[in-house]
Amino acid sequence: MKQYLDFLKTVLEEGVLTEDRTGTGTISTFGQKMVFDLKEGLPVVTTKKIHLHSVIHELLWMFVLGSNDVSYLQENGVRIWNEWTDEKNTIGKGYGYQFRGWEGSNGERIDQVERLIHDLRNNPYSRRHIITAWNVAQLDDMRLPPCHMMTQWYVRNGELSCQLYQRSGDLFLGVPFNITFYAILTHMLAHVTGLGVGKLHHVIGDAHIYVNHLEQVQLQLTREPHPLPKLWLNPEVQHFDDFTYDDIRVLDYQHHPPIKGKVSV
Ligand SMILES: Nc1nc(=O)c2c([nH]1)NC[C@@H]1CN(c3ccc(C(=O)N[C@@H](CCC(=O)O)C(=O)O)cc3)CN21
Ligand SMILES: O=c1ccn([C@H]2C[C@H](O)[C@@H](COP(=O)(O)O)O2)c(=O)[nH]1
Repeated sequence: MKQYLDFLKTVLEEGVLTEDRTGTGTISTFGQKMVFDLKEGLPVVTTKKIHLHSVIHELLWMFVLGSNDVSYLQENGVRIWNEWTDEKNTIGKGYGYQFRGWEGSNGERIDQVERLIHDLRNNPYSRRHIITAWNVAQLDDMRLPPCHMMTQWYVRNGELSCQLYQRSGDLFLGVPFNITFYAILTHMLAHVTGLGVGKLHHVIGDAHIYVNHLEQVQLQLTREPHPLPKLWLNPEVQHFDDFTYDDIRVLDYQHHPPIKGKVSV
């Protein structure tokens, strides 16, 4: 994951120290991009241990179940959304709610994923393959406005590529999750549409390292990255909505020891 380590180095070298909403303080750059060729392996950070169990459950929760109810994550031992729940234990009308049930003007619910799969199959070269969680009219109904807020999908030579726009990226905690999440999602969509995988393009608007993560980031930069793991998807799964945790496995994940860091709320 040289791309990720180079990204960290650029933020350390060029980043500007700024106050931020959480009160912690960050150094940040704007508009940097990483590109991962998904044929070279599954992009997972190897210079610390990534909790893949959490990544896969978060992905199933947002994109397959289309849920905003944090109980699903908690029942599966995933704690990463605990600080952003409302009185109903949901994240409000964020992410899954928009991806799978955007409210239409006549009260109907629009399933963006179903539409995307239909369009990838029937009109693969369309320039309108977009999924977005940035529902301007409902931002106030979300506990946190979506960070990974838009993707565009592109088919060429029988391969599916994804470009992700992330408006805000916590480089030490959130971004490693986001990279692997969208890489696996690209594989899942390619799987059910009979395509191979191309590249993941990851653009980050405000890309920041919280000042209380600087030591952790420096430690990672002293570590030599390991080869990338591979992804196995159950070949029997034919429909996107049938994917379950057991159908998604990351094989041969070699990593350095975990590194802890506090999340800024
Ligand atoms: N400041 C901040 N950074 C984020 O990355 C972030 C937010 N806020 N708010 C909403 C979600 C929640 N996300 C999170 C929250 C916590 C971890 C975290 O603590 N990760 C640890 C433990 C992982 C685990 O136990 O599963 C890690 O070592 O990666 C990661 C992503 C990503 N998002
Ligand atoms: O998937 C995610 C979700 C959140 N983040 C980070 C980015 C920021 O550090 C915070 C959100 O704060 P804002 O003030 O709303 O930008 O969460 C992430 O990296 N990945």
